[in-house]
Amino acid sequence: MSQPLLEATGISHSFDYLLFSDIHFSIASRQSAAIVGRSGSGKSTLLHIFSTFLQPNKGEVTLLEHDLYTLNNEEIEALRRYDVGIIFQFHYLFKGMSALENISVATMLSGEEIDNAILKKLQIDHLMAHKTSELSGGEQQRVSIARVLSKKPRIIFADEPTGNLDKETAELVMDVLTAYIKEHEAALVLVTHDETMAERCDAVYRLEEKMLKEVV
Ligand SMILES: Nc1ncnc2c1ncn2[C@@H]1O[C@H](COP(=O)(O)OP(=O)(O)OP(=O)(O)O)[C@@H](O)[C@H]1O
Repeated sequence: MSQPLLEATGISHSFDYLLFSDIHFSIASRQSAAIVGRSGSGKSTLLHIFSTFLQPNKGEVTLLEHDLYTLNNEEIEALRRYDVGIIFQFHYLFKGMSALENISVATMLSGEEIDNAILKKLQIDHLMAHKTSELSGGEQQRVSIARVLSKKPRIIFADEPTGNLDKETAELVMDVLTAYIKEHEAALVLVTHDETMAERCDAVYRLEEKMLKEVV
């Protein structure tokens, strides 16, 4: 098996109370993993820890060969800009700009070209001239996914990316994400409540009783 893109060891974290402890997780290129679990179990918190946004109380995260929480702000910023793709359920598009301008901001920062094939696959290529405020919620969500994929990340963290999409569009988004990681030797870590989406991943983990267990 190739070197993991992400490896987390002995992760524990508390806010007012202990959320989880001694979590171990790794993912290699071309692989997808879903994290499921009850509301409040700590899935999003774990994703934040894996993806540069939250230093855990205990444990180590190696992301793309960097010992994550020893990096300085500039190094973290570079990882986020070039290599790490973050998709949230609620996208953060610039409302006054067109869909194309929104995607161009990301590609300009990362030095990549806009990938028309991704726009076509997400069925938003005909919407590029529209202001994002004129698009439906599902269209805006797909623009935000295109924006993330266009910068060609090596690993994608997605928190409920299909949460507000109809089933057909959700399947389309999963098709695009799973094809992307195979084509670009990337990896996908997905947090979801949707068992159907979780089952489309190579591995499924459940966060419960403060532990992360692979679901057989
Ligand atoms: N920054 C924070 N400060 C204090 N408590 C927090 C913070 N972030 C999350 N929590 C608490 O940690 C717990 C886990 O939250 P988290 O969002 O990780 O759960 P989740 O499993 O993703 O939930 P859901 O499925 O509802 O999105 C919750 O009780 C939440 O209130």
